[in-house]
Amino acid sequence: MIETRGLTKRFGATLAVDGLSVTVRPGAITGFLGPNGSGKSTTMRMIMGLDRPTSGSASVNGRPYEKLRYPMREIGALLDADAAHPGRSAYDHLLWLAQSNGIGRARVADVMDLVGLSQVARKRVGTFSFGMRQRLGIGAALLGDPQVLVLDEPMNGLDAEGILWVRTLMRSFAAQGRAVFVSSHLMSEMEGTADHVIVIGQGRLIADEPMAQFLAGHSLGSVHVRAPSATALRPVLESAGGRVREEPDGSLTVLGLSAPRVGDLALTAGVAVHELWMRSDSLEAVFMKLTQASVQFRAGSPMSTAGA
Ligand SMILES: Nc1ncnc2c1ncn2[C@@H]1O[C@H](COP(=O)(O)OP(=O)(O)OP(=O)(O)O)[C@@H](O)[C@H]1O
Repeated sequence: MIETRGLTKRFGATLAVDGLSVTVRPGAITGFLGPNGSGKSTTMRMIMGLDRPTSGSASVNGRPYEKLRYPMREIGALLDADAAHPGRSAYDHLLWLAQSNGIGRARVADVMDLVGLSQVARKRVGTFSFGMRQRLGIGAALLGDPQVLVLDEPMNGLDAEGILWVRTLMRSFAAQGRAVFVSSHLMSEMEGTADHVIVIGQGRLIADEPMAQFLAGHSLGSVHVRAPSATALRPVLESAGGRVREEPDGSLTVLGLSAPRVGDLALTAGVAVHELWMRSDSLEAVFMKLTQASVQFRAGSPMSTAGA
């Protein structure tokens, strides 16, 4: 379990993390989302004792990171894939970390195997691709077989097989009752993987709730309806206050009316309905809506550049 209480970090004039109080619970994957520069990495670094909070605190299993006797046995983290010395072999990198935490050689070999790097264990890290370094970083996080895993953008640089592997790893960790705290900008990945979501913007908490509740609660939602006489149904829905869009496949997307209301209106109008369901917004749509105000770095429109 990770707990932060009023966690705050200031870098000169920049308030990177602003009074963050959250709990990352065991038995779940907690997705940590926020626009670029919103303070996710800084929060994770403070949890791992790598940045000192300006005020507030972070604890791992009830104690600050510095007070953990063998930290890697309690919490493992991937924060920076380039943390390994380029001149060292992958095996030596993990062995060095293992020895600093009283972990035996057998575990190093097991982890090399687990992250799929056994065949290149003796090669220098400097010759690795970004994805291979990312795998090595995840290996380092797993070394101590910890109860808590902190992963900053773990899918970065991984191929399809690697992404599937990380997803499966996180799920099995959570299923074993461990805590997984993972930051990612891959919204569709997080939507399908995270059980809980913590969203920050400019260092401040925006949302902290189960994924399903987050999607349902912040989603405007729309109703999908397919009817053989869509042209007859459309004015009925519009006169009841619905905003209706006809899709290229002939189905209708309705905003402003619930699915039961659409069904009732169709029945009253004597229009047959073949498909009817409520569609929640995607995590990406909800995330964009909630974080609009706190986005610091916004790209210009490619159209305006082309047209200039
Ligand atoms: N060592 C540092 N010195 C000065 N400013 C820093 C330092 N580390 C982070 N910052 C600033 O703190 C803010 C938060 O940065 P952080 O890297 O935590 O954001 P992030 O949410 O992880 O971003 P991204 O999604 O782009 O990785 C940014 O404004 C960043 O420039």
